[in-house]
Amino acid sequence: MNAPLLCCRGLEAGYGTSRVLFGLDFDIRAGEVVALLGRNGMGKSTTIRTIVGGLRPQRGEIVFEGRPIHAERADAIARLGVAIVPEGRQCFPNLTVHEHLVAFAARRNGVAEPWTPARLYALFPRLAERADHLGNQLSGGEQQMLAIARALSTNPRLLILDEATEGLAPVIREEIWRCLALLKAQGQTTLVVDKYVERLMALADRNLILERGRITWQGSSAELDARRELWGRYLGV
Ligand SMILES: Nc1ncnc2c1ncn2[C@@H]1O[C@H](COP(=O)(O)OP(=O)(O)OP(=O)(O)O)[C@@H](O)[C@H]1O
Repeated sequence: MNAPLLCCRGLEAGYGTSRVLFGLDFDIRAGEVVALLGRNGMGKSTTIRTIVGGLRPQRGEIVFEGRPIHAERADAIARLGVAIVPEGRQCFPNLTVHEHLVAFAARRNGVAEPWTPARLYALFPRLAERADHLGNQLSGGEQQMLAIARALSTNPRLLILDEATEGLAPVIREEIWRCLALLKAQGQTTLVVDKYVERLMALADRNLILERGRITWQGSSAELDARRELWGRYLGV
């Protein structure tokens, strides 16, 4: 089997003197969609922040494509091909949709079919209709689509989504799920945090459950579906 794309070993992280992650061990293989689950405050966003270089781990290592990245800065990690769609979208109010899609674009060696604005507009036709609108003229759903499209424009090897469907109308949420399924079919490796467990399970190959900064369970979506007692105990649903 090929080496994992991302490897976390004994990952410990926190804020100041408070520890949040207590030794996480997990891998993400190329082409996999992995869901990170757990109730509020269990450390999902902290895990993501640590992977993308926003928070320096206190212990442990993160290896991306065979290269240790836990001591790298966020911009260096992004250049290696890790893209995040952050909680809260963070679109630029004074850039147009189209400017968002060209300003961050990056070509990567070995990407057979790089994302271009045309391909991104085909994925999100709503963005094509809004190409000349500024970030602050978009609805919440459009901003979320733009945040995903912007991350894709960097042609990431690993795409990370933190609560991408948070606060969106059900019809828009469905559009985001449909797009994530399309990306999966194209082989996009993805790590997803989301509250909609049922929907997430339909997408994910593997699920990790975080409980107070530790992975208490991991398994396939079929296994998680069959273990409903875990839902009440660890997911609060
Ligand atoms: N910037 C910060 N400074 C201090 N403590 C923080 C900070 N961010 C998060 N925490 C704490 O770290 C713990 C884990 O939070 P984290 O946001 O990683 O959880 P989560 O599983 O993503 O939950 P949520 O779904 O609520 O975002 C919580 O106790 C939280 O209060």
